[in-house]
Amino acid sequence: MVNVVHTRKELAAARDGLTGTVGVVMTMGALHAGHETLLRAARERADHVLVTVFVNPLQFGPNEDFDRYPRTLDADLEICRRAGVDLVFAPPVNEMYPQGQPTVRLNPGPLGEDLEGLSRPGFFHGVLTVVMKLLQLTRPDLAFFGEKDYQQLTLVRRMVRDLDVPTEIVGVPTVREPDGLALSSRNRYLSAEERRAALSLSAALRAGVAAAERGDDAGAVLAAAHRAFDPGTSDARLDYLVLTDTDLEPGPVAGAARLLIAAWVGATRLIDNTAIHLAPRP
Ligand SMILES: Nc1ncnc2c1ncn2[C@@H]1O[C@H](COP(=O)(O)OP(=O)(O)OP(=O)(O)O)[C@@H](O)[C@H]1O
Ligand SMILES: CC(C)(CO)[C@@H](O)C(=O)[O-]
Ligand code: BAL
Repeated sequence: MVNVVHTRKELAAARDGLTGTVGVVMTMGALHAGHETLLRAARERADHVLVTVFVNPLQFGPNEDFDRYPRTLDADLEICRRAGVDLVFAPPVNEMYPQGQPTVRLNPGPLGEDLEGLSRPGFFHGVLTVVMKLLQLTRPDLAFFGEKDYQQLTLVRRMVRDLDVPTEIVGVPTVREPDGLALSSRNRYLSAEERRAALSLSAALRAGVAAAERGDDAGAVLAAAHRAFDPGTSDARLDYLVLTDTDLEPGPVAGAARLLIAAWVGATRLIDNTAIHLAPRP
């Protein structure tokens, strides 16, 4: 069985016993093959792999799915054991926030208010605060984050850079189902019909990539993605579909870019994104 600890005291003792480099994979549990890819990447790069499993109340809005978010610790531990994880930290809420919800939170800056932050006010304050706390508690050499949550990855990179955190942030490409759907713990909420509608997100991204490969400009790439998302049959409702530069900065987009989408499928909100390479203008 993998070594699992629930308190910061137990974590400190177990962490002190790890010699060599440590790679951390932070999760909210309900592990799937996307998480397993992060575990493998950590296994390859670090001497020890430490996984955190914590559904962080700070990043959920009052009408979001904190209460019904899937909690499957036994199955998660089995996945960790198979992946050769050395240590799992799965704290209860009062261990992470013994004083209750913290009044001091990290400010993600303007990007934190855009895209995901527009639909989920306070989301990135909650994410960056818990990521920083987990970095302090686990003291990793490397930390692995999925590109599926591209804005989160971008903001974590900025935080580590801006606040001089001595951890290398490693981005891991998105793992998809054979039909294109990005793996996500929230896919478990989808009915069979919603699962079909959810394919609209990756279909939009694929159409954008295909348009860019044909040499279309940014406007035409975005238009192609919109058409593919909404062929008149989908039950998915678009939140945003944007083409930005790879740092998610506003302004004209050229060369390497990122196409990002968020949509509601029934009561479930899903996100996805892809790299886009815009041909140089003639
Ligand atoms: N399909 C995927 N491919 C690569 N990384 C992923 C994938 N899904 C999640 N991750 C990464 O795993 C880490 C933990 O994510 P989390 O536990 O929130 O899972 P999730 O599937 O993204 O859940 P949710 O449905 O809440 O978005 C994050 O760094 C996230 O980007
Ligand atoms: C990084 C994270 C574990 C912080 O709660 C969460 O946002 C996630 O699972 O992507
Ligand atoms: N996967 C990012 C965490 C969240 O949606 O709450």
